[in-house]
Amino acid sequence: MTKPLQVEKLTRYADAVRKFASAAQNRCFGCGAANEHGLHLEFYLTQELHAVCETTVGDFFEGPKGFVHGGIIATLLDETMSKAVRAHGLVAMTRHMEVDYQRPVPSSEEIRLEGRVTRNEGRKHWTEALILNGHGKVLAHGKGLFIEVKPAPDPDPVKDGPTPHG
Ligand SMILES: CCCCCCCCCCCCCC(=O)SCCNC(=O)CCNC(=O)[C@H](O)C(C)(C)COP(=O)(O)OP(=O)(O)OC[C@H]1O[C@@H](n2cnc3c(N)ncnc32)[C@H](O)[C@@H]1OP(=O)(O)O
Repeated sequence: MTKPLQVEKLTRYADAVRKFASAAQNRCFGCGAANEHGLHLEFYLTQELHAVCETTVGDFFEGPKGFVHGGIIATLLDETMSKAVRAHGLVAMTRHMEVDYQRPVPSSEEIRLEGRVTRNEGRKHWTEALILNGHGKVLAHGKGLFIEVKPAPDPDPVKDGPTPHG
């Protein structure tokens, strides 16, 4: 099991993290500002090239009352792993992913997303992501396999945007 990153509140690490760029017309359900129905996730990149996001998911996306729908939880993990891959200047799509739903994820409360690349082999990039509550407890854990696809964008995820869809 992956341990949470030893990074505290992003605001306390302003010098150590960089924000992913995102174009105004980005309609990605996870990170696009132009998608009025989306999650509007804003990701940061740590010095270790881990993707981190602090967010609150509204009750619009609930499954059980008070808790985030399982499909949205998978989306959060997928998006986080995708950003971790992008942090390495790679453009890749999810080929396989799995989710451990360890505890319910509360809606309308701040949660933290953390993702990292764990292994690379040619076009194949294995990833992990966590969802943590405000006390640092792991609520969900995802693993993914991402496959590089073309066309590749400019390789700087901060300056030139997180993905071609952005
Ligand atoms: C349309 C273009 C859009 C571009 C923009 C993208 C922006 C990104 C946006 C991100 C948004 C957020 C993220 C999203 O939500 S992305 C949206 C969700 N994902 C998709 O829609 C992807 C759909 N799938 C595909 O398009 C293709 O399958 C891709 C392109 C991914 C790969 O098809 P391709 O035909 O090229 O490759 P392959 O199938 O031969 O497999 C490749 C290798 O992988 C190995 N393998 C397979 N499964 C497993 C497994 N379970 N365990 C271990 N290994 C496994 C396999 O043996 C092979 O190995 P090798 O023989 O090479 O050694």
